[in-house]
Amino acid sequence: MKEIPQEVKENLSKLREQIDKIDEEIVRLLNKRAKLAKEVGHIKKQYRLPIYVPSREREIFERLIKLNEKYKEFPTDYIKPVFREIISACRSTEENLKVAYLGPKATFTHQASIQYFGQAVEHIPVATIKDVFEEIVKGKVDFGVVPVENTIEGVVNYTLDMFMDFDLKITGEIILEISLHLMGINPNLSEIERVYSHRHAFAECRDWLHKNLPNAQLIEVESTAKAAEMAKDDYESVAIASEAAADIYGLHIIERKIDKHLHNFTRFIVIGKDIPKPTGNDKTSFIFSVKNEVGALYKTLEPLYKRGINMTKIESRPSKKGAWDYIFFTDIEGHIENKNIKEALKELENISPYFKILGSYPKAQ
Ligand SMILES: O=C(O)C(=O)C[C@]1(C(=O)O)C=C[C@@H](O)C=C1
Repeated sequence: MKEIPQEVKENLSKLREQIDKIDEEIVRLLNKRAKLAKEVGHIKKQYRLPIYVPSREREIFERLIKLNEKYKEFPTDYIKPVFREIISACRSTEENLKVAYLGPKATFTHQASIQYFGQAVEHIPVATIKDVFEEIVKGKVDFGVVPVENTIEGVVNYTLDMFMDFDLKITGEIILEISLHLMGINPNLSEIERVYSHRHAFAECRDWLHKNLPNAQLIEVESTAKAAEMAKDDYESVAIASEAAADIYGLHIIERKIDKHLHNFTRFIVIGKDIPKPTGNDKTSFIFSVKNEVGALYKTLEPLYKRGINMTKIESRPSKKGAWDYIFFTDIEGHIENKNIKEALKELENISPYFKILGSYPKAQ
């Protein structure tokens, strides 16, 4: 190592002393902030207002990201992650939120839940998508997180179907970039006999596996997290899973990003009981059916077109009420409290034999 001159050493300790002072100041301010949040919490409880207010949180993120642009020393990309945890911790002093997600631990849904609510809520893994809905209905949790579509694999039909049986609302959405890694305790690929993963992950990594592990047995399990768990003590096995799964199960990442698609994103939805307030950048989801006649779909959607409302998704699913009877799952830009959205959906509801609002929520950023 290079010899450090005395004056540089002194300068280094002076800089560290200043950092220490700033850290202490940050802790003092965090405590002041938590105290104020607690007071807000008391008022909200007194007037039965929701503890979690996504529109207020978004407003804070946007204001601070803009403010940070002025200084440019602290990387702007980290303002949101830092403040997400600060707000999450302050929120936890008001109430301990409980969120059920499609488990087990370390699935991409778990990651999505942490990215949305921060660490300071109770993230509870449940076994099925239906369980997520049921836990909310039973009042055991405040919110739920489930996957709804993937840019490569398409829609998670099961999640959409749940909305026909449960009267819950979509209160948020999360878009997560999916990177699949090869992990295990033995980095020597020539000794690997078995690969564990989820069906979708195998489909994504087929080319890489064919080239690099052509003789290994591919074993499908219910989630990538389960795959990591299976490989954790087995010298002849590897798993294809997320970085979070490698961390939790203590696996070494042997090869990064072995999925073939550069843009592999999954959209998750947050489910709850109430529709959050508008943020100015929202989406509304609803389902409807059409009459069995010429131009029915065209006519049903006309109220949106007339008002220049942008439809970002439409997906059909069998209604299960009769053969060839379909329900359309639709997303549009805007919030149900916006006048033109409210009017358009009222008109659409009058035309449709079946209509239901699934929610209005802040668009994923
Ligand atoms: O403003 C509020 O309603 C608060 O409770 C404070 C706070 C925050 O920490 O800034 C915490 C939780 C809410 O979701 C929004 C913001």
